[in-house]
Amino acid sequence: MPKKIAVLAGDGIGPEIVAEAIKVLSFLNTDMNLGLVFENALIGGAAYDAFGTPLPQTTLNLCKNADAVLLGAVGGPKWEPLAHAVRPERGLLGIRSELNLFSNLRPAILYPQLVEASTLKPEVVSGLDLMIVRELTGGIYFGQPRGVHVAENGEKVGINTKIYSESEIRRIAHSAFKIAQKRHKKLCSVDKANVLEVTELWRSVMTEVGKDYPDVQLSHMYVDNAAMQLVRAPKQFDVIVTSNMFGDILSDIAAMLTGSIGMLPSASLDANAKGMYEPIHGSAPDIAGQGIANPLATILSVAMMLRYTFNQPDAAERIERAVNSALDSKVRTADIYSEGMTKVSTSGMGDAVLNALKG
Ligand SMILES: NC(=O)C1=CN([C@@H]2O[C@H](COP(=O)(O)OP(=O)(O)OC[C@H]3O[C@@H](n4cnc5c(N)ncnc54)[C@H](O)[C@@H]3O)[C@@H](O)[C@H]2O)C=CC1
Ligand SMILES: CC(C)CC(=O)C(=O)O
Ligand SMILES: [Mg+2]
Repeated sequence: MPKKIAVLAGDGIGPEIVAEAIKVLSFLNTDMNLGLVFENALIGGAAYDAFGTPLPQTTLNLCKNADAVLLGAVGGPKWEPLAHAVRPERGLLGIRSELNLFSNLRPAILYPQLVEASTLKPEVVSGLDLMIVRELTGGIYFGQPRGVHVAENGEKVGINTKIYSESEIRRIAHSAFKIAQKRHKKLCSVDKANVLEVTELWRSVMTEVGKDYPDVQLSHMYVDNAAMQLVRAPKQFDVIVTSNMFGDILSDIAAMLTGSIGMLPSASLDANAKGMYEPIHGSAPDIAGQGIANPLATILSVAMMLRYTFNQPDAAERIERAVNSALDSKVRTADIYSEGMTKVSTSGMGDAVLNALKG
């Protein structure tokens, strides 16, 4: 029985980086007889332009019937004037929610070859390997009420609502504790419980769930301190679990520890490890169409897909080793370039990974 992958390239650099990931995955598919089939669909601004909606029903149906989804990125200045309800980003939030992908894993690993590419000192970042577990289908990106309305005094008022139920917190807590158990058994829950009641609840549920995992050392940290600590001494963390928006922001910070946001993959999983896989970055309109984007985050997202959804750890490791070999061969896209390296295009980096796989 073939396994179907829905491929949603999206906007901006999305099609450029997804093409490289598919190039790598197609080779492995044949080489290892993985039985994968691919089907493309539109999402985001590209879908809005074609159908007037960022998440067409056909795309949603394809994703619901697929075994996994590979996504590039959505959004761009062209669609910024649109009403929020039809903005490309709403298509992405919609698919995450419709597929119940509540557990977003964002590993931040510094490849030793890229120590020079990080803006932080080598002694601060060398050996970095942390996992951010971000709650993905609740919190302020989804809470009601939301919007901008005119108050009685005629002034405009903007509102978004951060809301979490106990069950939403409990299920992401279990995901995070289970991941911590397989790593160094250290979990830091990040909140703003000193100010926000919703995260006071978050903290108390995390503590309660922690009793089921006595082998995991649970700590709590306020998000402002966590942002600072990630830059000051990131290796103190093993696994971080946090809410939707805090995880969004903290993972961009963590990305820079690894040299570039173009290095961080992600897996967004439902309760059965069915998932969507995407780089953590956006559509990078400032470099779109130039063939210079780093495809490694997307290629590494495919490795996560093989590991988490298709239970093919050998295939996943082959990709990860090939990325390592490509970096050993000193090829670099512009974002991770440093002196003495060979600058390559998006497809040049994809080719380097492919050649390493073949070799
Ligand atoms: N998952 C998604 O689809 C996301 C979509 N967005 C959307 O993307 C658009 C641009 O957002 P920004 O805030 O500029 O964030 P961004 O992540 O697209 O770009 C931030 C900076 O990182 C660089 N960058 C990102 N990915 C790169 C890669 N693979 N290789 C080299 N450099 C890379 C960009 O050139 C830019 O300078 C917006 O419309 C935003 O809403 C933003 C984040 C995530
Ligand atoms: C639409 C945004 C929430 C996407 C984003 O920034 C992310 O998931 O990292
Ligand atoms: Mg983000």
